[in-house]
Amino acid sequence: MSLKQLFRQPMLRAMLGRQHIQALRSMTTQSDKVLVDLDPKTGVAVVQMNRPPVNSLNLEFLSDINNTLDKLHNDKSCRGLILTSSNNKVFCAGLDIMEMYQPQTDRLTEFWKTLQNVWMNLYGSRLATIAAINGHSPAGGCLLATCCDYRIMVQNFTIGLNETQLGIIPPFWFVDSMEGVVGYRQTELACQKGLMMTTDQASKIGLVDEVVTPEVVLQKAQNEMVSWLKIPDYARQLTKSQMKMPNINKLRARRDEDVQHFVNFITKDSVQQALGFYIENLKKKAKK
Ligand SMILES: CCCCC/C=C\C/C=C\C=C\CC(=O)SCCNC(=O)CCNC(=O)[C@H](O)C(C)(C)COP(=O)(O)OP(=O)(O)OC[C@H]1O[C@@H](n2cnc3c(N)ncnc32)[C@H](O)[C@@H]1OP(=O)(O)O
Repeated sequence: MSLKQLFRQPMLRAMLGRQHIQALRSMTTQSDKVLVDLDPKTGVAVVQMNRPPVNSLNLEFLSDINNTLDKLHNDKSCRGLILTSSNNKVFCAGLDIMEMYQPQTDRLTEFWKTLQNVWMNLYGSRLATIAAINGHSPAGGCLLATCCDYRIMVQNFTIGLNETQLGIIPPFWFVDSMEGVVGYRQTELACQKGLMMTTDQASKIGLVDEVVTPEVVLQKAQNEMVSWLKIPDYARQLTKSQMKMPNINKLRARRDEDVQHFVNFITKDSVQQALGFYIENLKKKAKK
């Protein structure tokens, strides 16, 4: 859907109002892939991922997400962030597989470093963060969701760290993010088996906090945010940072090693072959 079409959507207009559409327009001049609407009254920013067709995370999109997070973090009026998608079937399809297939090493390195930055920025955000998961959320999509403080997901979609199904290994910080939400045993099951869970299954293990219908997902996220923002920022932020800093410091200490592992792993012939098959199947499935 084009931006013009998006702005014309009656539901979006009703939800945001004229003033917000204006704000959204001015910020989209910087990136039409990440749409931001910061409500000056509440301090809540709704951030919509908008990279058709499926919000897969390539280098440029990740940079845009990172820049958006930086801007919101530097804006003192901003206290909360709701992360969602402009596609009402796919929250985020995870990493753009094309970044990892037959890659140039320099770009692959930059890609991974940028993903690390997005993770640290969102996972450690000073803002109260809520993922309004309005579509499928595999792998890197699930990672973004687990970076947030709270998850509300629309029924009948799927979510999970499915890397092993692609013949790749979820990096330790993906696993740490998941473990922080659902605990060791459920993470072990989910990650080793590369489980893609339905919304209901994810809710049973605590991977999502609320299951809702598509029409109410954003309103539910706004309502939930109100309760988070009743807590004094400094108390909430310090509590959050106390819990999240050990994982962030773990990645900081091993950043270069992690990039090296990723590049070495992805460029292996066997992994390239597995990715090639996976892409072929995706394309076949998309054509059906
Ligand atoms: C020891 C050291 C170890 C170090 C670490 C090593 C390795 C770690 C490495 C990597 C970690 C990776 C994490 C990831 O995120 S990998 C990506 C995983 N994502 C997926 O598997 C999702 C695949 N997609 C889907 O399942 C469906 O597309 C989806 C359910 C999301 C949506 O379905 P829908 O029916 O709406 O859309 P489609 O018709 O399937 O797709 C449309 C279009 O988009 C293309 N596409 C889909 N997903 C991706 C993607 N992730 N990247 C790039 N392109 C994607 C799809 O091929 C179609 O394209 P086209 O045929 O229309 O051109």
